[in-house]
This record gives sequence, structure tokens and C-alpha cells, in this order.
Amino acid sequence: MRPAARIQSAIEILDAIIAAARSGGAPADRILADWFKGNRYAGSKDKRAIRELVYDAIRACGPVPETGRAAMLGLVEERPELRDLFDGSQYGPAAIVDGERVAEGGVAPEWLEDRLIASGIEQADAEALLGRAPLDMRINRLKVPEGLPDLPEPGEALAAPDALRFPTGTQASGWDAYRDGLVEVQDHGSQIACMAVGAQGGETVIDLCAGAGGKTLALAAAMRNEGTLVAADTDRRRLSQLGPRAERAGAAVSAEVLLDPGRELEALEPWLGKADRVLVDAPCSGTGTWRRNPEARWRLSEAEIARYVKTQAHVLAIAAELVREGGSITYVVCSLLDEEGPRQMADFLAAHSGWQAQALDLPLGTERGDGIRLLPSRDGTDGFFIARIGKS
Ligand SMILES: C[S@@+](CC[C@H](N)C(=O)[O-])C[C@H]1O[C@@H](n2cnc3c(N)ncnc32)[C@H](O)[C@@H]1O
Repeated sequence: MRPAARIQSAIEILDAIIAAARSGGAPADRILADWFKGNRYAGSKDKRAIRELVYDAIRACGPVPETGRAAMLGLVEERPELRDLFDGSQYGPAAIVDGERVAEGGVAPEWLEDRLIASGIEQADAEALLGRAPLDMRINRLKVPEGLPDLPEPGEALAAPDALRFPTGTQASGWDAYRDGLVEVQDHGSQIACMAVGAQGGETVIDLCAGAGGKTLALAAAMRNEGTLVAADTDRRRLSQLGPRAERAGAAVSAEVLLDPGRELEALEPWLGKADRVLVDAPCSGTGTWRRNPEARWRLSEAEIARYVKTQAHVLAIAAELVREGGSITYVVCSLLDEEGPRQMADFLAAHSGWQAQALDLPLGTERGDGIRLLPSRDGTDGFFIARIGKS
């Protein structure tokens, strides 16, 4: 495909992404995959170039743009060399007309930028939320008890003891070490969140919002497969991915528990008051993960954030029922909004006597309320809030 035709294709894909963001439709990645499936003439270089144009244009627009063309013209402001490709040629975009609508730049829609500012996120921190994430991996100590696995590239050692970083765009899915479960793809921040749990072999540990088990596998490794590790979630599809992943990683998960929303404690009855540690990796607005998912900021609403805050309080209350005296809850969100992090924790502590915030001994992060915050700008990780509270 000619470069101009790639631009026009990216514009059409952006139109579909914008419509989906407005209507709660398919995510950008799925729309791209479907477009590639339906347009087989696009070769691998075309696909890479179109994908990059689409994501760069998404990053260039703060609020939801009106059209794909306006979004692409927003990108042209940042990359003037693209202007000449608007040449009106066959399959290319029409020439730019004076006064044509250009999408607004910025980090996010204004109301959301205001919320980030109110949560102490400075301009440079906010801009870094839209950077490109490197590929972080965790060496699976269940399969590589010490040293390094044999990898095609060495990777950079990071602060978390088993973390390695590779350049943005590294494709690890074809690596033997990945296929054999010697390494797991996991953001460095996510690895640090697992460290905060402090899980030890022989304990009873519950991953209450386990999803597809990314953190469950890290907990199994920390526990050296000794003790009781329970993975629970309300989402059947996500939880069903854990089994095959755990098998590949050689991770022992004692029970996978599908929860009925609103009646979670019924299925968790065997562990009431028994857990040494519960990880609550709560559903959240995901404002810390825009590096991977920049279009997510077009989908958020104030009402949705309020719903997340309510669900977070709900899962924390469930966790509190599971922990034994002397045990702890580690609360994690990949959001940088105070209402989902420090304020959520403060509200929990105010409403539940016998619980205290615990100091965290982590290699990265900045104090925020009763926990710590990780930021792409300062820590090179996705954005997270992490706190641990203990029951006396
Ligand atoms: C941030 S994701 C978890 C990601 C996962 N821990 C990982 O590391 O890949 C939050 C999860 O909470 C789950 N969830 C939502 N409501 C829940 C509830 N009431 N009880 C337990 N899990 C819930 C969602 O289905 C989702 O999988």
C-alpha cells in the first residue's frame, strides 16, 4: 500500500473506533484486527504502519474527536511530514482544506484532566501516561529457581527481583522460554503490587479479583507452590483462562472459585476468617494503563467512575470477612484517581475498626495517603495505587 492509502485506511479505522468509544462497542484492538482480516491486501508492513498511525492519532487527541479525519489531522499537527500525504490521490485522503476541523489535543477529556490534577498528577506525569510501554517480563521461579533463563535477548534487570525489561514492540510470544512458561509477561508495576502482598509458602492466600490470573501466578511463585492459593472472580470467561496459564507456569492453584455478584461470600465460605493474605486487585477506571489502552480515556464517564468506587468498597468489605486476625489485605488499583485509591482506603479504615495501614517496603513508588503510587513518569511502570492494611 502507498503511504497515502495507509493514512486513509487509518482514518476509516479511527471512525469505527470513535463510534465504538461513543456507544460502548468493541475495543480498538479488536476493530483493527477485524479490519486487517477484511482487507487482506494489507501486508505485514502496512499493518504495522496503519496500527502505529491509528494509535498515534488516538494519543494525539485528548477528548473524543468528531471524526477519524479530524483525529488524523490532530496527529498532523505533531508530525507535519504527514501533511503531504493528504494528496487527494486514489485511495489516499482528500487534500486538506483551510479551516478544516482538527481534533483537540491534550491528555484526556477536560473533566478527566481536572480529576487527575485534583489527584496530584502533574502535567509531565499526565503526559507520560500516554507514552509507549516497554515489554516487562517476570522470570518464573517455579521453573527457573535461580539465575536467568535462556532468552533471545538479555533484557534489562529491574528493581523487582525477577523482572526483566525489553524494548517496546518486542514480540515474546514466539520465544521458547515464553512457550515453556519460564517467563511471564507482566508489567513491572504489577510485579511490585504482588511483592506488596508478601505471600509466603505455607500460607492461605486469596486472590479475590483474580481475572485471568496474572497476579495469581506471581503469588504461586512467591509461595513456591506451598500452602493454599485461591483464585476468585465473578467473570467466568476471564477465570477460565487461569487453568491453562497455571499449567504452563507449573503453578499450583488450590481452588478457582467463580463468584456470584452480590453473593460472593457463599462460594468463599470455606475461607471465612481463614486467610493470611487477601489480594484485592479491584476493578477500576484504568487511568494508569493508558500507555497500553489510550482509547480507554474516551470511554470513561463520571458515572462509571462512581460505579467503580462502589464496587471497590464492596470487594474490600468481602475481603475483610476472609482475613484472620493478624492477616492483611493488599489493595491495588491501576488508577491514579484519589477516589479509587487513597480515599477508598481511608473510607475503609474509617468504617472498619481493628484495621490499620501497614508500611510497605517496596523498591519503587511515592507515598500517597496510606499507600504508594507508581507512575510511568517516575517509576517507568503502569500507574498503580497499592496499599496494605492489617487486621489486629
Ligand atoms: C483489575 S481486574 C483483575 C486483574 C487480575 N488480577 C490480573 O492481574 O490480571 C479486576 C477483576 O475484578 C473482577 N470483579 C469485579 N467484581 C468483582 C466482585 N464482586 N468480586 C470479585 N471479583 C470481581 C473483574 O471481573 C476483574 O476480573
